[in-house]
Amino acid sequence: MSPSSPRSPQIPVVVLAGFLGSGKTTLLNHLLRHRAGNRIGVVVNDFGAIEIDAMTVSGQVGSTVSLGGGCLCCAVDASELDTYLETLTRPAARLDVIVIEASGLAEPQELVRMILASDNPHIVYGGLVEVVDAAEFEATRQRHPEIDRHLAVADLVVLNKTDRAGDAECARIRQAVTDSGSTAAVVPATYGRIDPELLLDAALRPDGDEKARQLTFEDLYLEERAEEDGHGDHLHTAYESVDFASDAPMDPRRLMGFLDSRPEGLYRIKGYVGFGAGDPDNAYGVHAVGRFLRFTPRPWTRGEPKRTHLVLIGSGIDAPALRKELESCRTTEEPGGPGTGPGAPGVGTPGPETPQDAAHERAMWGVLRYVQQPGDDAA
Ligand SMILES: Nc1nc2c(ncn2[C@@H]2O[C@H](COP(=O)(O)OP(=O)(O)OP(=O)(O)O)[C@@H](O)[C@H]2O)c(=O)[nH]1
Repeated sequence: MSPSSPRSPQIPVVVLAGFLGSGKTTLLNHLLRHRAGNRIGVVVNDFGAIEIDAMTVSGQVGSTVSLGGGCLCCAVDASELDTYLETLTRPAARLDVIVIEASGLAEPQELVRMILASDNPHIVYGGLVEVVDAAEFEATRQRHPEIDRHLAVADLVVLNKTDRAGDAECARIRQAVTDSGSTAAVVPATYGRIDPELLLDAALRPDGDEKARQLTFEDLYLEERAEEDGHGDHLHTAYESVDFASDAPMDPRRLMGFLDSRPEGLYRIKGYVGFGAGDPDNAYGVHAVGRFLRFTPRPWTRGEPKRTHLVLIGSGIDAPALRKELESCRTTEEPGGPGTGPGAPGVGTPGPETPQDAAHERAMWGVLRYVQQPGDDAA
């Protein structure tokens, strides 16, 4: 909403969807950083018991809520969502828009349906934004042709990660969007850096000429009837997740061995890693999408437990075996143990001072190869 627009009595609720790792959280964080005075409420729907996305979304205090522990589209009833929407729509929150970040495995139509069916008088459905990973699109579409259906119902398609895809690839995706019957605007982006107005405009699109692009409850009802096996073809039915948490630091070499040999079906890994003496000062955000891997270090905050939290999502994966492998990547080192003194290796810290520090630093080399370069993910 532009600051001059009259305040709507109903708060638009935008659904932000997109396949695993397409860049939804990145886009959301961009939006929150460039909200130009708008107050944005966020509902994060994560897949897996550890609420990694809730940790990575830098929301405004008191206006971010998280629906952890599963896929919202399969919630038996929508009451949990309704409770959150009730909290976010109370007058004191003074929100201009609410964004629901769907889990990467959610069926966006289901979320839209829930919003349309909500009897909260303070909200209005604000549109569906579908984020697409330009680099992984073809591979994703082969595995999940239902992506076309998501594109078909989107109001805005964000063609993200254009830095990793060529012009020809991007043109093919645009064609796929058109072929899906979608008339949605397609906006290319890197790191989700779209003009926030685009999303807020989508939220505020009046129910007039554009009506044809908006899903109506009836459309959804008819579509549901048409789907013979209801929830059966949801993206995540074939997916499993593994939650891993450890207070003991991870051994950098062993963890890299694990990541380098991760099985094909393990499509997504996200979370934070503590490397103990390897880098006592920083938590390493980890993101793997397909074969792509990246670490993003950030300093531990004061009093924050130096825990490793990971969520692994894949299909055809052997969850107990993966957990066991991760367990064997832990060090026996005490948290806050050796190497925590000055001179311990880390990002942007001085070089090693003792042979032990040097050994820790060498152990981190494999990790540092995947550390994001400054500017890669700038706002
Ligand atoms: N190269 C490149 N990487 C990007 C871009 N946008 C996001 N990423 C990276 O892609 C990874 C996944 O991004 P997220 O924003 O966490 O994706 P997501 O859709 O929220 O992921 P899920 O929660 O698993 O569904 C992160 O490492 C991001 O830094 C981009 O435009 N280019």
